[in-house]
Amino acid sequence: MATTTQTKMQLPRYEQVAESQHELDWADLISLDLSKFDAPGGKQQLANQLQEAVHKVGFFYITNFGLSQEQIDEQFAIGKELFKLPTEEKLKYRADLEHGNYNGYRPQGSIELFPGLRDNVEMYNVFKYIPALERTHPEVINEHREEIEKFQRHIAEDTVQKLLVLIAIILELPEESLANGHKYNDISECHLRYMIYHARTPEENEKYQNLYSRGHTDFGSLTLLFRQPIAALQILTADGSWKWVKPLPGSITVNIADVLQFWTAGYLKSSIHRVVAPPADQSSLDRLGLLYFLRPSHDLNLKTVDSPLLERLGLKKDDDAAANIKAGDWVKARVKGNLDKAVAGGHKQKAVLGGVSVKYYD
Ligand SMILES: O=C(O)CCC(=O)C(=O)O
Ligand SMILES: [Fe+2]
Repeated sequence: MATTTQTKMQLPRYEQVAESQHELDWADLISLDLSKFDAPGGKQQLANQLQEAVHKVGFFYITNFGLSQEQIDEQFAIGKELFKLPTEEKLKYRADLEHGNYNGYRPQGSIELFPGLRDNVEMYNVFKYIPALERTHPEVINEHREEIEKFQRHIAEDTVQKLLVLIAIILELPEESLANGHKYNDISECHLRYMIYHARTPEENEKYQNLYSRGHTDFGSLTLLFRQPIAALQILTADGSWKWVKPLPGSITVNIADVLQFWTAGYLKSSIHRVVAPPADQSSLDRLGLLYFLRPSHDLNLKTVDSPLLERLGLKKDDDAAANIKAGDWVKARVKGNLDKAVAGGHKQKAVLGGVSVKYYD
C-alpha cells in the first residue's frame, strides 16, 4: 500500500512594502525598550517612562520584544496566503458575529460605514489554541499551527505579561495582579488577527470620505499592532486633531483598550483611533495587517481595581456602572454592536451593556 507523506506548503517570503515618502502629521509617541525589563531597576524605569503615555495618549511603541522580523514576516506571509483563498472557502470559517463571537473569518462588507456603504476589510481571527476555543480553520492555518501557536504564546506569555507588570507598577498594585487575569490557558477572547484592507479607487475614496474604518476604541485590555509600513492608522489627540501613527522599524504599536480604562476609572486611556486611505504613494496598495488583541479572562468583571494611585487621585467611585459587567460579555456586546446599521451623520454614542456606552467618531 502506498503511503503519502504530508508536506507543508512553503510560503513565499513576505516582502514589506516601502514606506511612504509623504511627510505626514505624525503623533508623538514614546518607545519602550523591553530589553531593559530584566535589568536592575529596569521595570521601574520603564514604568516611569510609560506613565504619562498610558494616561494621556493611550498609544506607544515597544521594541526588543523578542520576535524577529523574520518570524513576523512569516505571519504576514500566512495572512497573505489566507486572503487569496476563494470567498466560498473562507466563508466556511465565518465567525458567529451575530452572537458576538470573533473566532474565525469576518468577510468584507460586514460593517456599514455610512448608510449604504460597506467596509473594505477582511479579517481572520485565530483564538488561543486551548480546547474550549478550538475551531476548524483553513488548511493554510492548520499547516502553520505550530508557528502560529508559538507566536501567540510569545506575545501572551512574555510580551504582554511584561506590559501588564509595568501597568501594575504605575497603579501601585502587586506586580502580577493584572497579569494573573490574562493567562494563555484561561478562557478569553484573545486572538491573533490577520487583516486586509482592500485598496479603493480615488473615486471610491472620495465617496467614503477617505474612511477605511471609523473612529473607535478597542474592546479588551491591550492591542498590539505589528509594524505596518502602509500609513493609514490615525489617533484622536487631546486637542481634537487626528494624527498619523508612523510605522517605526522594529516596533510594535500598542494601545490601551476599554477594559483597562474601566479597571482604572478612566486613568488609563482607551484612545479613539481610525483607519483612513493611505497617502498617494501607497493608496493603491492592499494593506495587510497583523495584530494581537489581548482580552482579560472572560469571567472577570469591569469593576475599578483597588489602586492606591486611583484612591489618591479620587478616581474610585461608589457608583461603578461597569462593576457587574463581565469582561467577556462586554467584548461580545461590542463585537455584536459593530454590525449595527450606520446612521446618517454618524454614531456619536452607543449603548453597549448594563447602561454603559461608548463614543464613536465616524
Ligand atoms: O489596521 C490598523 O492599523 C488598526 C486596526 C484597528 O484599529 C482594529 O482592528 O481595531
Ligand atoms: Fe482598533
